[in-house]
Amino acid sequence: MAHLIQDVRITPVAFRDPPLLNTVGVHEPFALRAIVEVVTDSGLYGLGESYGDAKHLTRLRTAAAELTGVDVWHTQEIARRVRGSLARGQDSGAGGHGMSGMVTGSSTADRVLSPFEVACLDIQGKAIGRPVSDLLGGAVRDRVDYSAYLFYKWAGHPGAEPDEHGAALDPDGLVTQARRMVDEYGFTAIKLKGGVFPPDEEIAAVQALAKEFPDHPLRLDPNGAWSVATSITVAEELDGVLEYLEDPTTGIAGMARVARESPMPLATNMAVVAFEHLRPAVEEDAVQVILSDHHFWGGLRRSQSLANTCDTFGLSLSMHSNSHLGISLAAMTHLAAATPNLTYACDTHWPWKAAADDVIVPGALRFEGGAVPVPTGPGLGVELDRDALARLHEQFLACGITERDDTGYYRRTHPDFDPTAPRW
Ligand SMILES: O=C([O-])[C@@H](O)[C@@H](O)[C@H](O)[C@@H](O)C(=O)[O-]
Ligand SMILES: [Mg+2]
Repeated sequence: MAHLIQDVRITPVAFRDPPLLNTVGVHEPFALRAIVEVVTDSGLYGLGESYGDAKHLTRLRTAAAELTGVDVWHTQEIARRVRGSLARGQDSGAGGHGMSGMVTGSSTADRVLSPFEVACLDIQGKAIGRPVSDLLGGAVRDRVDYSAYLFYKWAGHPGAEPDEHGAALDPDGLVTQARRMVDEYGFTAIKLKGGVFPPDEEIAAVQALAKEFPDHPLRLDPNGAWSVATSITVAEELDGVLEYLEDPTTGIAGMARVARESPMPLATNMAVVAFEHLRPAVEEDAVQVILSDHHFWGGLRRSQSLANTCDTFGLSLSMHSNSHLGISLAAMTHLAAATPNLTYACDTHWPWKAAADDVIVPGALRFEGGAVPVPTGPGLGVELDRDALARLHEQFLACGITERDDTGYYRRTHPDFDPTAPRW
């Protein structure tokens, strides 16, 4: 039976975010997302979640206007219409990628397509009474491991009271943060967002974490903040301590130079972010682990194409995250469950979000032993909480943020801050 798209609603929302530091600045008090609802003539609805930056919202709305009448089973046609909408708008593809000042060359069309594809898969699953993981080939694991994602952070936003997480500006602060996160969620792997302090301080922090958590695989990700020479020095210092080093420097050529000397695998969600980057990365042996992310790789099925390509060329697979809500966590979990070679614990910003700040009906997703059990109900297995959606939309309108701008926010208190890479 056909399920024809009758309506597509796009609702920007904002949720509270702590002052998490990264190499381009600090998170603002609110993170933005776009909630996509696809409604069919058969009375079903499907959900997608994406970036909430103004340019991206415009692209989502332009594409959404072209999807009426398409059968949700025809995701190729949806992809064709999304590409057409961008081409007709003569969109340069610049901006709106929700990653602040991070280098990104991901495909605009894939970023726009992703939430519509996820929403269509949600509807397909609901139509036949099967979980999205079944549409992706079936879950090969019934729970998906995530890592504890540590950030250096201020005690609170400037001018506000300290938040419940407290400050983390040195090794002791990070060990305390990790202990709380591991105790609360049961995580069995730990990632530190670096690129904030000089490399020696971050090496000391990783060593402190290794001492406190000897059985937890560790990762460090400075988002390309280091030169090739600095990257090699850090890699040598952390030999035997890190399971992988993520984006020490920028670009495929730079990563290739580091990879030749690095004792541990290099991972990336910055140098290889679109299909066109795979060939040069493989030819130069620049990276050993790709962090997939369905939000910019074009949805769940294109992420599985990425997984197959990685398998073919002997690359390993992990998963990247930005600040996100429950629809994304559900989609990430179905994808990871149905991707056999996604064997690393996935990233998630989830612990940084207040439990009350979400658009899904509570209870569908939970962490047990650092993992999320894969939802088994039809579709994504999560339902929209319309009151919560309205509340987070009001928050979006009131917060005054329309583009993620970690650098601009940091400069309010540190006017001379220069995030140009390499910083060290
Ligand atoms: O949330 C952040 O500040 C992260 O730095 C994020 O923007 C990155 O995209 C990401 O987590 C990463 O792994 O590079
Ligand atoms: Mg990264």
